[in-house]
Amino acid sequence: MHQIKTFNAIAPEGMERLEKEKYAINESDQPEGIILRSKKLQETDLPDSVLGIARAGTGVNNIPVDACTEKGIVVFNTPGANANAVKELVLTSLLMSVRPVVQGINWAQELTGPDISEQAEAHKKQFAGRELEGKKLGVIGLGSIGAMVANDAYRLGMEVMGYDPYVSVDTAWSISRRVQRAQDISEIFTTCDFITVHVPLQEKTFHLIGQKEIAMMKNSAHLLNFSRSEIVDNHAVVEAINNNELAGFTTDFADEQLLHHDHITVLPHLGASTEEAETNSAKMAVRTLKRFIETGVIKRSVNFPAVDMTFYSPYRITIINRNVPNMLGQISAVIADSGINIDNMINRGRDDYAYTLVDIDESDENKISEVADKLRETKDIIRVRVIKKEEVPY
Ligand SMILES: NC(=O)c1ccc[n+]([C@@H]2O[C@H](COP(=O)([O-])OP(=O)(O)OC[C@H]3O[C@@H](n4cnc5c(N)ncnc54)[C@H](O)[C@@H]3O)[C@@H](O)[C@H]2O)c1
Ligand SMILES: O=C(O)CC[C@@H](O)C(=O)O
Repeated sequence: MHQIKTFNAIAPEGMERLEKEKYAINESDQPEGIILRSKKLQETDLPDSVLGIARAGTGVNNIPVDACTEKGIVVFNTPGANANAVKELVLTSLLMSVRPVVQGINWAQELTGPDISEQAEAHKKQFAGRELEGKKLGVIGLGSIGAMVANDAYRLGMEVMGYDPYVSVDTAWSISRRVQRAQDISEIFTTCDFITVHVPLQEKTFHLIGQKEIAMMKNSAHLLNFSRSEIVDNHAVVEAINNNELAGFTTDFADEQLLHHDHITVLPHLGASTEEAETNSAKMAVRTLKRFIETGVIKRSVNFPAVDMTFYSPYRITIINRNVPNMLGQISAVIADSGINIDNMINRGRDDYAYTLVDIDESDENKISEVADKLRETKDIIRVRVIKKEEVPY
């Protein structure tokens, strides 16, 4: 029985893919797999039993990824699974930043008397807004979300400029050629009417938008943050808005200093909170973790290379090791010295670590267990796992 621990509510459409005969959910403190959303995982949540962690979502800043890598724990995410949900909320927020719709709705609810319709017509002027068409949107980070926002904002009639020095080839192909590319991030700050940020939280993106960047923006600009709170310096935003140096701010991340301010809209991390996004993310997270547990195949990991090989042999050995010379030679030698024949083998490195799958033509479990122990004793090998091929291939 494979033990899985979940943190946060994971959509049932995903969890039900873990067959009851094979998977026990939240029944052990020694799980092989963890599935979570925004729970901030501590190193103490990671007993030695944990092989893989699947984040049903994109950002992995709530997971101690470096510590996981050191321990040989593979961390997965679900790129793109919730991108459409975030895009729709960003577009909603853009529209709400120019049209005081919520204020109008709330005002209308308070109307009383026999002439409600006349009162509405007489006072609606106070809720007049502006249009997005023809205004310029800057999109920082052209990944799954940023690319969709850029394309759809262009379709709404906006002029769009994007900035992403690391844009992937796949995403670059999906972006309309009408989206202008900024060579320098300052082009976005100095020329755009609306600026939306869609980058991961990392050391180098902490306060990517701070006092200096806000000072470059038009006084009439509106800033949106649906990435992570720490990417924008909220204190600098409040100061700028109070000094009429920035017109407005919409954020998906609650922070006390942002509350009760006429020009600041705070949402309670709703970007990915649609039925569709939660289902897509849960299904993708479960599929990825299940495949890894049952076959050792790695897809969509943020800390280990993608490694795939069809599982034909009776047993598979998976090895996580430091990416140093002659590891493959040592692994092959340990297996050959035990008199085990290798059917198939694949190895991929990523930065300081590498991952190897070795399919063996052997069914003697004692012999396999001995060779796995010898591999574990080998310098620079971090983790060794033996997987028996299931009757029905994955
Ligand atoms: N509000 C929510 O509910 C919600 C939901 C999903 C994702 N997110 C956040 O949004 C982020 C982006 O999500 P995504 O699915 O588009 O991820 P993604 O990985 O597809 O795209 C991120 C993009 O940012 C770019 N990038 C990285 N550093 C950059 C920098 N310094 N300047 C410009 N571009 C940079 C990368 O090249 C990549 O193209 C996530 O990391 C997560 O933190 C929030
Ligand atoms: O699980 C959520 O609701 C948010 C997920 C989102 O922040 C992400 O990074 O994908």
